[in-house]
Amino acid sequence: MAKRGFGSGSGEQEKEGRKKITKESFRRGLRIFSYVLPYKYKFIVGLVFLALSSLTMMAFPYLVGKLFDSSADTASAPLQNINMIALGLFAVILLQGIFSFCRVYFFAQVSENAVANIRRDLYSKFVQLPISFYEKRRVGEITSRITTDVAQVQDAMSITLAELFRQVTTLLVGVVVIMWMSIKLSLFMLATFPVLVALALVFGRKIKMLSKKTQDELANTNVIVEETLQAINTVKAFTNEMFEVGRYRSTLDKAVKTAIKGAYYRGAFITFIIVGLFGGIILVIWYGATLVANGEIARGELVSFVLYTVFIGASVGGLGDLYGKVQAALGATERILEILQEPEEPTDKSIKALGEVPRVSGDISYRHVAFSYPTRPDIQVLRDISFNVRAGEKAALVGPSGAGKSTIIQLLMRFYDIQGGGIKVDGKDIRDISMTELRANIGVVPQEVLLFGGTIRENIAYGRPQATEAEITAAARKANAYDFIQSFPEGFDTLVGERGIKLSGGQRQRIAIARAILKNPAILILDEATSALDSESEHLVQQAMDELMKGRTTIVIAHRLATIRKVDKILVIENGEIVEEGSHEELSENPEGMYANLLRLQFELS
Ligand SMILES: Nc1ncnc2c1ncn2[C@@H]1O[C@H](COP(=O)(O)OP(=O)(O)OP(=O)(O)O)[C@@H](O)[C@H]1O
Repeated sequence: MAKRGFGSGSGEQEKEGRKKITKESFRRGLRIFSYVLPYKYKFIVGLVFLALSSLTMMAFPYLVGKLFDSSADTASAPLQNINMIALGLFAVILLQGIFSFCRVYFFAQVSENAVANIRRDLYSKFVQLPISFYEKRRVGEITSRITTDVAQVQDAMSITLAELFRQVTTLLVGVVVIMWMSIKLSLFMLATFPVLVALALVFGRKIKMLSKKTQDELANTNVIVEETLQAINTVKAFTNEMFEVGRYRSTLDKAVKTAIKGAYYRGAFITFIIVGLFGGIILVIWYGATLVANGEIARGELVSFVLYTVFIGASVGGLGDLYGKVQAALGATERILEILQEPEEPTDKSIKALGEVPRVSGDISYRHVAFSYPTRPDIQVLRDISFNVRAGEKAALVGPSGAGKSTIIQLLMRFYDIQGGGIKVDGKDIRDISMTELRANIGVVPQEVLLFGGTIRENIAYGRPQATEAEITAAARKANAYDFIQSFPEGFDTLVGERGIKLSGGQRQRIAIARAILKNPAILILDEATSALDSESEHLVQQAMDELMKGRTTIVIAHRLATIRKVDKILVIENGEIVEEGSHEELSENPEGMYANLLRLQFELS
């Protein structure tokens, strides 16, 4: 059902994307031009060419008028004049061509570089924003900042700006020139023609809106087709075939009505253009002709005048369109700047090799930790969590789904800040340790391993990008991954496919283990996969995990209790609290306890 809004919503979205042009929004929009500053000389050269190309174009009507006049002028060596003027016209066009090329070339250099810098800054911002930022927004919305919004800014910097400049120059220079030719005719023209063009513009908008509405309504009819065909069993089971046909017909009827209304306006628009605009030109020519007849202006001047009128009309029309584009660009700019101003996580910006980060010994202690997620502040996810894991010890978190196990781990990595209590590593509050140092000391093997789209080698080396080939191979061996990697024809160069889909679940996990081995962290987090692997793969993964855990403080989020019998300490979590704590033996001896209960449940299930 959610899909139904799809078609009709897009119009709204488009409106939202636009920003009313106020002094304030314009001033803020200009801030994006700080990205142009490093290329300001090229930008200025581009502007000069833009001015030159706009101005040379304005000579065109004038010369055409002169050409026309010289054809009638039989007295003074007419042919020579005609030829000269025609040559002049060619020169104007040639210059216009050259200037336009230079303008496009220089503006492209500026806009491409500036836009790449905006994209780079946005991306760098994205990866440094805290996780909580991503929880408030959808990924699609965020990526559209770096694609659609930036593209709009690029358009504004190159095309829109140039167009705006050209239209305004045409309008101003055009009006001055025609005024100079004949004030009378100019006033007559300005009182009629631009008004007609402006009317055409308003008319055009209305038609655009109607055609958008028709599209949206057609999209609505498609939603019905899609929905019912996907759930055809349900339609048939309820014998609702005719009901759906009726529903489809009524939405189709609506779409047809809107389309016909649109066609009606389109027809009227064409008539208006033919009668109104051309009528306007006829009026100007008529009035101009009477002035020629009275000897107030020359014939050639009338020709120039009519051409200038067409130029001015086109620029008035163009400006209307540009207004919309500037609005859209201001909206996009504002959204980009908003992201660029978001506060980042306080990580260390200098790229350091892992070896340079001080190593912790791995004592972990939670004291009365209380927490709720920033997106749901009213729900207390952790209430009063206190426990210790000494350096080198292994602890397991168990408990029902949603109890808060993953949350406890996320807090250790400072993905979120806690609201009460404190977490210490080596006796030091984690808020006082640099975030980069803290995270560099923690290795994670997640539940669902998502690999990047490159080769197996690149994916393992992600644990420590500076690792040598020999270190990568050794890590793969320790993670029980070497044999299966070698069994592929391309070995370590095998591409894993998008998100690692070309590998099995167990293989992906072993790659993740190799990655963690390479990182060689003091603290290890193992988030056990919920779905069991086949026993062969399970055995290989478990062996690799055991190897990885050696000598590291480890916290396992356990879903299958069989794998954690050997850990030093089991913490049973329920509703954000630790309800039991002890070794497997201790906890299983208490038949009333939650752990024993979970054990029985799993035993019955398996
Ligand atoms: N990012 C989040 N924003 C808001 N609430 C969340 C977020 N992540 C988890 N929660 C909520 O916090 C509670 C604890 O979730 P958590 O993922 O820590 O549970 P868990 O014990 O790890 O569960 P599972 O075993 O199913 O992975 C749940 O009620 C969950 O809905």
